[in-house]
Amino acid sequence: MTGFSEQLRADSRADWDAAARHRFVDEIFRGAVADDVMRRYLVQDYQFIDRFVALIGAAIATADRFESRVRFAQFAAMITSDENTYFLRAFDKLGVPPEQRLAPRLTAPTRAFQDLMAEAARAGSYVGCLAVLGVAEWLYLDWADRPDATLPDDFVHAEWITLHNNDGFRAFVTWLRGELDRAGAAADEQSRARAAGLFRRAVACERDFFDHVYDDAA
Ligand SMILES: Cc1ncc(CN)c(N)n1
Repeated sequence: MTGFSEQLRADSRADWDAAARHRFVDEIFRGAVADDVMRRYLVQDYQFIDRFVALIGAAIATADRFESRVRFAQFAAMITSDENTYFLRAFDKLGVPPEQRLAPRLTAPTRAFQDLMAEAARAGSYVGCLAVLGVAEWLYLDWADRPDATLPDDFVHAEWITLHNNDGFRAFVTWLRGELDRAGAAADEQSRARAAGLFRRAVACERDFFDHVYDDAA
């Protein structure tokens, strides 16, 4: 029988594939994302990450067992250390000023994504938190996982790929999908339907997020 995670992805196939095969993905593997596009992407993504860590906190609070809380706490530690320092080094390299790092003007897709994560956190449902976290990490593994690809020279491009295709990340996404399958199977119909809605909206947000960094650039 197909698990909940696979069913949800199948329901969002068009947006999922558009995001996972986005122009940004093709360009980052070629080391060809223009600096102004990369700057716009990372500045907005840093604001995404802020709410994303808060959503991990909600998953820790709503999880139904200690081992799940431990796994999420370890993942939050990685984001707030290795991934955070990547952003800071990339901002230095790209010349991003302090106000753009801390309080940039949010674009509509960033705000929509933040609102979705806040909504999932507030609802206090573990399966709902998993739906949004699952999209964010599974979709990123999907685009980044090209074992035969040569990495670009610039660390700003290369590390954004390796943060999302290393063995630890792959194992975490496998676990996260299993967790979504498990919580989905245990949930009542109403919670499953709410989680499905969050998943669908999160996939659409991922697509819009990639699209919008090219809005002023094309
Ligand atoms: C928009 C977005 N989605 C997902 C990820 C992967 N953590 C991210 N950094 N940014």
